[in-house]
Amino acid sequence: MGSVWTKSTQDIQMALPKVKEIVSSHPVVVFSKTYCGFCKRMKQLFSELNVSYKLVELDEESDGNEVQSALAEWTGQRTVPNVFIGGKHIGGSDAVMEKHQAGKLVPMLTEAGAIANNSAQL
Ligand SMILES: N[C@@H](CCC(=O)N[C@@H](CS)C(=O)NCC(=O)O)C(=O)O
Repeated sequence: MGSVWTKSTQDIQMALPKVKEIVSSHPVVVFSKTYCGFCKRMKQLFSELNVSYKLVELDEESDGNEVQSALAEWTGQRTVPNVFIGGKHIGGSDAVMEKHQAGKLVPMLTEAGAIANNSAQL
């Protein structure tokens, strides 16, 4: 029997392909936690922009801790929200808001096929 640490490392290595599969099969993915205020703001923004996105609430997944560690290993970011657009890692709410304020978010979302039309003004 391996140690707790060995098992944990193996679980993270198993979570990584799963995370990559989720990211590559959806135009937009938000890894989130239900109680996280930054995540709530992100979900609210995407809802206002009529974005179709895949939401993964890490605190509701049995392997949420492993997925979070796999994300940290892959992207260097452990915090939520952790946002991907068009398979590309964007970052957390600060990074997304920065893109939005620069007028770059809606075009990115549209190009990724996550917004049906360009009418969103927010
Ligand atoms: N400034 C960060 C804020 C993100 C943040 O601090 N998230 C908290 C939850 S509200 C977090 O992930 N804490 C570590 C954890 O929950 O494991 C961003 O741009 O996304």
